[in-house]
Amino acid sequence: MTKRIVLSSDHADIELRKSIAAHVADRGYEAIDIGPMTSESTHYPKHGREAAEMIAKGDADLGILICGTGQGIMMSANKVEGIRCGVCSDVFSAKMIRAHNNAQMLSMGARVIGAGLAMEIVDAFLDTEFEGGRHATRVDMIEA
Ligand SMILES: O=C(CO)[C@H](O)[C@H](O)COP(=O)(O)O
Repeated sequence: MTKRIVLSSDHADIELRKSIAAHVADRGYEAIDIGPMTSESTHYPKHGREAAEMIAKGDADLGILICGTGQGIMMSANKVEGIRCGVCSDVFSAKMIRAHNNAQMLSMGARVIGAGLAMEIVDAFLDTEFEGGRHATRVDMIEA
């Protein structure tokens, strides 16, 4: 089945989010871009929660979030039960949040990294599978 990727952001860079959504769709995923669609100032907790809840409800498989630093929207997503979201500014961390932490969500800071690196980080996140084993024990501990 085609993996569904939910994308959301605040006003920090909606164009980056739209570019990532197009990139994800080009790669054959179903991109579910839940906005916002204008650059009017908004509140990242709402957008992080909305995207995370879609995953928690089974309406999306993975998620990508953008705010200025990636931090606030990540914190908001992680308040939703069962959601594991990490902020990444490098490719290695993007691989590891999938391989070791089984994160369903990636967050990035549009005021921290450029669009080129953001796309590489997205690819690393999407291309890496959870390794399970000892890491599953630890992820279970987070959930407990
Ligand atoms: O990075 C963020 C949260 O972690 C926000 O994007 C940032 O705080 C928004 O700031 P402003 O309202 O000044 O554009």
